[in-house]
Amino acid sequence: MPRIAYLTRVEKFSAAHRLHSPHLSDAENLETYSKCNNPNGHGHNYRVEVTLRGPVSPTDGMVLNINDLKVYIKEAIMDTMDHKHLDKDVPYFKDVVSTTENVAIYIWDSLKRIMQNPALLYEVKIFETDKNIILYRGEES
Ligand SMILES: Nc1nc2c(c(=O)[nH]1)N=C([C@H](O)[C@H](O)COP(=O)(O)OP(=O)(O)OP(=O)(O)O)CN2
Ligand SMILES: [Zn+2]
Repeated sequence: MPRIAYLTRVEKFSAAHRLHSPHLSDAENLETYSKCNNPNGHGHNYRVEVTLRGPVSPTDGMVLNINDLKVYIKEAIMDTMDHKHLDKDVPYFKDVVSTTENVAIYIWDSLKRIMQNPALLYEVKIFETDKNIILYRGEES
């Protein structure tokens, strides 16, 4: 019986954003997001941890070759978000507020689309700052 292992790859990207919901008035946006609603925006150095869960192949000894995971992360995260303004440069965030929760969901959905075996994806964890951390495992209520 193959053993189950968890494989995590860490990547960092820098991006600007502004918290502003199309579902709220300007006054409600300011009330809700305060300084993070500033029209000039602000930036973060995001740290992302992508974790896969799966059987360790008895043949090659891997859950997935990390070289393949690097390619997925480059395509899903780095090429689309690094050194970008999330709200202006990433079409997904035109109508979706760029909270870290939604950034995690965006990364999750992008990886699921790209990966050859999407069932391996277990968790996306984002450190927006050292103190603000979001974890998404694809769950729906
Ligand atoms: N649930 C969420 N709440 C908030 C988010 C978010 O993504 N999800 N984001 C923000 C702001 O964008 C911003 O990230 C907050 O930054 P800041 O308050 O400066 O960060 P810290 O908490 O690390 O800094 P302190 O100096 O300790 O306040 C707001 N809310
Ligand atoms: Zn922010």
